[in-house]
Amino acid sequence: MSYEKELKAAKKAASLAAQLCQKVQKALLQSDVHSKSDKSPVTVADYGSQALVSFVLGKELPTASFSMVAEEDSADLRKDGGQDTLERITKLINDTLSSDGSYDLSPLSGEDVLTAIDSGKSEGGPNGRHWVLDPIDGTKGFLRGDQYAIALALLDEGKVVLGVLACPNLPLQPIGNTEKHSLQNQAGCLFFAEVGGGTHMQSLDGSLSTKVHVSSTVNPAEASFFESYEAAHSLHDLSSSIATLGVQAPPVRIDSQAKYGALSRGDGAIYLRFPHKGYREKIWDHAAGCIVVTEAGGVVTDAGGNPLDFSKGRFLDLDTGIIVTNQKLMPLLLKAVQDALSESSQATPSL
Ligand SMILES: Nc1ncnc2c1ncn2[C@@H]1O[C@H](COP(=O)(O)O)[C@@H](O)[C@H]1OP(=O)(O)O
Ligand SMILES: [Mg+2]
Ligand SMILES: [Mg+2]
Ligand SMILES: [Mg+2]
Repeated sequence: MSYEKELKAAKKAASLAAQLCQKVQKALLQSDVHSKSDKSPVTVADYGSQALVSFVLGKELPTASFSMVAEEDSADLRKDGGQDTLERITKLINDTLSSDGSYDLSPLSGEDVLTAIDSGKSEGGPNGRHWVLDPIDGTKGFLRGDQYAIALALLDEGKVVLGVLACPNLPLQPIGNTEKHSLQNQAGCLFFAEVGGGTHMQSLDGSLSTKVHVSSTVNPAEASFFESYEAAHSLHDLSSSIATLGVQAPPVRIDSQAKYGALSRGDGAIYLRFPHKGYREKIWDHAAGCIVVTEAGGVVTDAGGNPLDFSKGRFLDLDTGIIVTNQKLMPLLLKAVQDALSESSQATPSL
């Protein structure tokens, strides 16, 4: 089955959301940032991106059975004091839609925006089609002025069949340890993949796309690896223990699913993610990244070596941690990870 229409709509939605987010990142105001009940940050751009993606998918693919599993909801915006923030979000969306000019419509109201945000409340699951959206993945990176991604995927009968990753601050050239890239004047990257069709990358300003492949290195000594910028998101000590494999380069620490994008084009060969105990991974944090890497020839598993299962609802039900690499390095890496995990659980039984 081809998902051509859906892929075209997803690319348009993610690109417009990236325009909205870049506008906010360039002029971020303290009043744009709020704290959610789990203490994580959320900004007008997270909400604006989610509403815009939902709106564009609805316009491009009119269907009676639209379902989306997305990170944000409108509860805080509906509370007392949320009105100013909602007005700011509504203006951002209307400005983005009117400068794009694709749709002939009257401006959206605050109520339209709340409804669009809440169309992401689906529970997903193994049956039917569900869009999966992280409107800003890596909000902490976004706030620092660093990497973030708009991550949109489609599930069909529990499997990820397409994914789009808009990474507005990721240069088209490879990133590594040595150079510190200026984020100014970069168009950013759009990665997209359809099941069986490979992974492509183009500039977010719409250049021709090129097919990308993961690194083919079989030598761990040559393999550089990615991990979270935030130590609170992934155990840095544990990933450093893969040094037993012979990996020599220091880790490249960047925020968000931009790591999956960079890996899909071979910037590095390994991505390791070991959240602290008790953290439950959400499907929107991995669905788009996972197909972008696997269609580029890579492998994504949990620490038990099992593929990620996106059919279980809003959460991923997995065995401690996520490992991403190429097919040849995976057996070695999996063994090194399992050895490191069992050593650290002997040293600190609470891990
Ligand atoms: N305590 C946490 N542990 C692990 N991941 C987290 C935690 N809090 C938020 N996240 C999510 O981890 C992802 C970013 O991780 P990283 O940049 O380290 O790869 C984001 O999806 C972020 O959510 P969000 O989408 O709200 O930014
Ligand atoms: Mg968040
Ligand atoms: Mg996220
Ligand atoms: Mg997010």
